[in-house]
Amino acid sequence: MFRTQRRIEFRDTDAAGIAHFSVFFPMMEVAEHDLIRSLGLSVLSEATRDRENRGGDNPGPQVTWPRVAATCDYQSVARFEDLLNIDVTVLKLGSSSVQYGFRFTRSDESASSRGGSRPGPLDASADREISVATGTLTAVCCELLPQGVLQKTSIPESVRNLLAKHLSKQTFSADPA
Ligand SMILES: CC(C)(COP(=O)(O)OP(=O)(O)OC[C@H]1O[C@@H](n2cnc3c(N)ncnc32)[C@H](O)[C@@H]1OP(=O)(O)O)[C@@H](O)C(=O)NCCC(=O)NCCSC(=O)c1cc(O)c2ccccc2c1O
Repeated sequence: MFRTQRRIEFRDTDAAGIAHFSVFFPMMEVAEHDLIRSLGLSVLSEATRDRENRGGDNPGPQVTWPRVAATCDYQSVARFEDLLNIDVTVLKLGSSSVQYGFRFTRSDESASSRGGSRPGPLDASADREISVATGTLTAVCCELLPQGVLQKTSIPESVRNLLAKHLSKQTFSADPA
């Protein structure tokens, strides 16, 4: 299981003072990018970056990963300054597609930083994690053809093998675990 963290910023909150539902999508995207970098891969393939930097003179295949589906279910609120844990797994590795699963949690400690007393070292609640949201993103491995046309292609074997390390059967449903 890969874990990264994001803090809820002031701009992420709505008039009710809670994190807006939409902010979970960019957080999932960034968490996925963190996972990809942790595997030693680039979020944007070298060939794609070269083409953008050098005006299209790179002959290699331009591989990119557009998203075809995104879901999120919300179990409890997150507020300004809450530090969220984001667990990322690979739920499904298809021929061209990869579905990532995300679980957002916060600890009771983040709640105490809003004014309550900090939990002591023997306080069991310090380790307790509260489920905030669960979600999925599905990306498809594509070649970027001239004029920006996307054409699905098989996930390269080297990438598949790295992503397979994070395959998990864990379900990411709306039901609190
Ligand atoms: C991407 C497409 C060109 C694919 O079209 P095609 O017709 O070839 O697709 P298929 O129907 O055959 O499906 C291929 C593959 O995907 C699975 N799949 C399709 N739809 C879904 C779905 N709704 N839910 C789950 N899975 C789905 C299907 O089962 C197949 O799986 P296999 O494994 O069996 O092959 C075409 O769909 C297209 O052009 N879509 C629009 C894409 C788009 O504009 N997306 C939004 C912007 S992309 C983006 O935001 C983005 C974000 C990033 O963070 C990136 C990071 C790095 C690189 C790129 C990024 C990026 O583009």
